[in-house]
Formats: sequence, C-alpha cells, structure tokens
Amino acid sequence: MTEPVLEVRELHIAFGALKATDGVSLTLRAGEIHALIGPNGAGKSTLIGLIAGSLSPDAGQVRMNGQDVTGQDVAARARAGLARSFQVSAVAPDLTVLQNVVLAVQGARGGSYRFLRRALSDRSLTETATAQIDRVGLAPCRAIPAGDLAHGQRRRLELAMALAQRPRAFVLDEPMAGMGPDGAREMTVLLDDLRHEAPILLVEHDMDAVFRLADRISVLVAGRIIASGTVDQIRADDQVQTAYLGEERLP
Ligand SMILES: Nc1ncnc2c1ncn2[C@@H]1O[C@H](COP(=O)(O)OP(=O)(O)OP(=O)(O)O)[C@@H](O)[C@H]1O
Repeated sequence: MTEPVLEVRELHIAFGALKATDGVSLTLRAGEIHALIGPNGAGKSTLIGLIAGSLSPDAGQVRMNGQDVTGQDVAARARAGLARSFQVSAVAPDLTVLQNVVLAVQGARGGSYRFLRRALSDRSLTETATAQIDRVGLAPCRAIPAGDLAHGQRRRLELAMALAQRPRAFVLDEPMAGMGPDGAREMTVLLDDLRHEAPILLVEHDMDAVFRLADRISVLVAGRIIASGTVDQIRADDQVQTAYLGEERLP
C-alpha cells in the first residue's frame, strides 16, 4: 500500500493531569475523507493542533508523505502542503476576494505579501487566483471585500486560499459550523470535489455531512480513538453509540 499522505503515530499530550491526546494513531490516504468525530472536550482541537504544529506532543510522531515533521512548526508544515482551515484564518476583510486569493497564491510561491499592487498586475498570479475562486463557486463575488461576504461565502474564500497553497492534505475544522441546511449541503458538494485535489481530515459535528462524505470515521473519546471504520461500521458500533452520544442514537 502507498505511504499515507498524513500519519500520526501514538501521539500523547497532557495538560497537567489531563491526557488530552492519549496514544492516538491515524492515517489519511490519497483521495479519501477521513472524519474525526467525538463529543465536546474529546480532544479533537488538541489533535488538530498537534497535526498542524501549533502544539508539540509529549510523545509520538506526525508524518507527512513519509517524512517525520514532528519537530517542524506550523509554517514549515504549511509549506510541506498541510492546509488547515477554518479556525485559523488569514482573510483580510478590507481586501476583495480576488486580492485575498492573489496574496495567497503569491505567498505560496514564496513571494512577499507586501506588494499587492505589483501582484495584481501579474497575470499568472491573477489567473491562478481566478481559477481557484471559480472552483469554489465565488466567481460573482471576486470584486467584493471579504468583510462583506456572507458566512458561507467566507468559508469558500478560505478554501480558495487553501487551494492556492497547492495542498497535499486538508485539515478542516468544522466547515459546516454556522451554516444553514442549504449552505451545509453546498459545502458538502464542494468538499466531495476537493478530496480529489487533496485528501481531507474532517472534524465536524454535522453528522449528516460526516455520514455523506466520510470514507472512514474515527471516534475520539477522552483523548483516545475508541473506534475507526466505515460509516456502516461506526453506525453499527454499540460502544460508539453509548460512549459518543449516550442516550441519543447516531442518525
Ligand atoms: N491549553 C490547554 N490547557 C489545559 N487544558 C486544555 C487545553 N486545551 C484543551 N484542554 C482540555 O483538553 C480537553 C480536550 O479539549 P479539546 O478542545 O481538544 O476538545 P474538542 O474535542 O475539540 O472539544 P469541542 O468539540 O468542544 O471543540 C478538554 O478537557 C479541554 O478542557
């Protein structure tokens, strides 16, 4: 089998006596959406922080494309192709959609962020940016300041900016949060398409979206993965039903 795009091995981190990540291992393979679910406080954000590099583990490894990146910071992992949205956002509200994405493309090519006017006159930058904007369905909004976008449009902008980095893997933190049913459905369609660009580790509370999108689901409870499998396997898992939702049933 080919090397996973992203792999974590036996990650541990404790905050005082609390083991927030307690021996977590998982993989993300080309073309797949791997959903990470779990109740509030299970350790999902902590695990994402460890994967993205904003937290350092007490033990264990994070690997990208077969390389150990555990010692690398957030910027180095981003340069290696890890695109993390949405809790960390670099959107400039006063700049238009196009300007924001042009800057993201320029940044990904190693250019300076300071010379916006020069960047906007560079056709290769604007053409690449325009293609990403079209890809996420924001073409009608190209000239609108990012600060004026509706919530769902802003999420699309963030994805266009992530795409500009030519990601090898997406780590998406609650992309459906704050969206109405229509917005969530549209985002589901978009993510289903983006998985072909780069595989997606998806942290999401919207179970309809998770069950529609995920090839695999891992269930995190109290810092440990208690089950990992296909949608059908997770739905049928009594331990998951009990530990994850208590009295409620997964849909
Ligand atoms: N910096 C920190 N210092 C101390 N405790 C922390 C810290 N960060 C997280 N925790 C604790 O670690 C546990 C896991 O938190 P985390 O935010 O990772 O969970 P989560 O699954 O993302 O929750 P939610 O779904 O509510 O966002 C919680 O008990 C939380 O209070």
